[in-house]
Amino acid sequence: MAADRIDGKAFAEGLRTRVGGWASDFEGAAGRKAGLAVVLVGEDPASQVYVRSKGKAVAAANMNGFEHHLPADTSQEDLLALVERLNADDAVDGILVQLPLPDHLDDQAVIAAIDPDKDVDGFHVANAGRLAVGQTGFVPCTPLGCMMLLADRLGDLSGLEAVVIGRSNIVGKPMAQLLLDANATVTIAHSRTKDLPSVVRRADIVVAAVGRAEMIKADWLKPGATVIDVGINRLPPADGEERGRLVGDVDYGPASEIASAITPVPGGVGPMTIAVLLRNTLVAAYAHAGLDAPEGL
Ligand SMILES: Nc1nc(=O)c2c([nH]1)NC[C@@H]1CN(c3ccc(C(=O)N[C@@H](CCC(=O)O)C(=O)O)cc3)C=[N+]21
Repeated sequence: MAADRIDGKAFAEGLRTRVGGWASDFEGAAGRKAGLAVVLVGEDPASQVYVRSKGKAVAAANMNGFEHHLPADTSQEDLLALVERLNADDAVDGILVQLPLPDHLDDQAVIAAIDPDKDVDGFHVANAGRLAVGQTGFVPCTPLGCMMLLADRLGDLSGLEAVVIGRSNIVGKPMAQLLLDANATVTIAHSRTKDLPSVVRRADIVVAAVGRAEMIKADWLKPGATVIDVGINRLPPADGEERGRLVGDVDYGPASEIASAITPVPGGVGPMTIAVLLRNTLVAAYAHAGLDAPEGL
């Protein structure tokens, strides 16, 4: 039987609408809009498209977006100076520096300069540490979005076997911690894992975050598994195509014959990332203004 398609796009739209309502309440209570600063260095076209779509989402959710577009040859010093200015700016609740940065810039040093209480990406070591020890902090948007989809689909995850494929600081590691906090039994697999198919085959929940197009095959899945596909890979253009198709890390068609539920690409995890970014920004705004965040945000 074909798997249910987990509609991340629809879930994200619902979340964005709820956040937009709370953002209006925030404006009434705080006398200003919540604000997200987005910093983009360089001209990478994909990043530009992505930053523009964030800007639109922010405005649609009744928040302010402050875009800072710096030239590709910006110095580390100038970028750090901008981050310091945004840290000190009371109109700015959240700061996102679009990654990856050009090669001459140090991603880690720039992230370290962001005020952890404005780090709505959840990339600062203070927030990674808070997540690791179970304190309240900002959780990276993509894994938090994946957890929302899993909770919506499965409810209680206690005792379920989860396999996360990929160990990045941005997705794999925080994803594993969130699953552990939800009482799943968690395995983190990666490129050096021995016999990856047999590890994946024990999973009730598979989270694929390796960045390799269609690498995870249908016959690796336990029948009935729930599959969350974080990968966004563009295939080379086929004959007559202008651009290649977007595909995930999971071989979707065949996998959807074995899984009980699976996220598509596009329209799965990607839209959740942006919706959670708005949510994290509003959480930051309430804290910054010294106001209690609404229940459910
Ligand atoms: N500091 C920082 N934080 C980020 O969160 C961050 C970043 N840097 N750098 C780039 C990546 C990429 N990323 C995406 C988010 C949503 C979609 C998304 O909505 N994708 C659509 C498809 C869009 C399309 O058609 O191209 C979907 O999956 O349905 C994609 C990519 C966030 N990133």
